[in-house]
Amino acid sequence: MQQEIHHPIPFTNIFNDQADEASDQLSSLVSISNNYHTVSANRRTSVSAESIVPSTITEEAKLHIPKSDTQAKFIREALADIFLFKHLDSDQLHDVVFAMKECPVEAGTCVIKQGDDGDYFYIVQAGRFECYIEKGNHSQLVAIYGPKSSFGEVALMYNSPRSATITATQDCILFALDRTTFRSLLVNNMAHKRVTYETFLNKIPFIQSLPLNERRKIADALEPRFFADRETIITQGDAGDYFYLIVSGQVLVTNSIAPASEDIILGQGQYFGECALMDNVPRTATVIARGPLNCAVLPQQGFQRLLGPLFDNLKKHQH
Ligand SMILES: Nc1ncnc2c1ncn2[C@@H]1O[C@@H]2COP(=O)(O)O[C@H]2[C@H]1O
Repeated sequence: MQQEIHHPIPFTNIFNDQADEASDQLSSLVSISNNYHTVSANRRTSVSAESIVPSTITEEAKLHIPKSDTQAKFIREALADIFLFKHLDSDQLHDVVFAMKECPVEAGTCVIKQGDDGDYFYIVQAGRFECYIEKGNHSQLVAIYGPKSSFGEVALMYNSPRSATITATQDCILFALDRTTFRSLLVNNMAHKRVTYETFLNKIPFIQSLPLNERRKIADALEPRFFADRETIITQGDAGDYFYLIVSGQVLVTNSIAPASEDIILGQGQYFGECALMDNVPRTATVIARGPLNCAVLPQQGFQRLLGPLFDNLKKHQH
C-alpha cells in the first residue's frame, strides 16, 4: 500500500556545493548538521571525486578524525556486516573507520533526498530513519534503518542520483563517510568483483534481459560463498536470507514433505533460494552441496531491490 509522507520540515540539502576536498566536505558536514534549517538547498552540479583514480589517494589527503575506542569498535562491527566492505584489508578498514565523522541529526531531518547528487555514505550509530521511494505525489516506505544499518551507497557507487529519500524519525547520530574516501577505497574492489561476475551473469537466462547497467549492479552486489561436499546450504522451514546462483558445482534440492522422486539436482548457472524471498515464506526445501560448490549470493535486501522487477520472469524459470 502506498502512503503519503509529509516532511516535518521543508527539505534542505544538508550539505553545500563548495567543498570539493574531502576535508572541506566533512567540516561542512559538522557545522551544517547542527544547523540544517538554514542551509542553502542548492544541489551540487559537479562532483570532483568522480574522476578519482582509486589507488591514488595520498597519505596526506587521507582524513584522520580521532575516535574513542568505543566509536572505532562500533564502526568496525557495523562494517563487518556490510558486504561492500568485506573485501577490504585491515589498513583499508582502518582508513574507513578514521575517515568517518560523527554527525548528530535532529528528528525530522531529511538526510538524503531522492534525485540529489550523492555526497556521503552513512552508518546509523543511534536512532531510526525511514527510507521512502517517491513516485509522483506518493511515497512508499521501503526500509527502516536502526543502529548499525547503513545507507547512501548506491549514488556513490554508480555516480547516479539518490534513489530514495531518507528521513530521521527521532533524534539520531550518524557516522558519515565522504564520497572521495568511499570511492577511493571501494571502486577498485568493485571493479575486480564486477569483472569476475559479469561474464557469468550474462549467461543466465532471466538476467540476460536486463540492461547492462542493471546487470552490473547485480554483479557488484553479489558475494562469493563456498561450500564443502554434503554441506547443508538451506534447511527447509528456516527463514529466507540469501538468494544463491551456482557459479560451479551442483546441489541437491530435497523436500521432506514431497516423495524422494521429487528431489532435483541443479548445476552451473542455475539458482535456488528465491521462493522464500519472493513470497516471504519459510524455506520450502533443503539444499545440500553435491561436491565442492561455488555460489554467488545476494542478500535479501539486494535481491528485492535488484531482482524485484524480474520476479515474474523468475517464477516462469522456476525449477
Ligand atoms: N528499495 C530499497 N530498500 C532499501 N534501501 C534502499 C532502497 N532503495 C534505496 N535504498 C537506500 O536508500 C539510499 C538513497 O541514497 P542512495 O541511492 O545513495 O542509496 C540508497 C540505498 O542505500
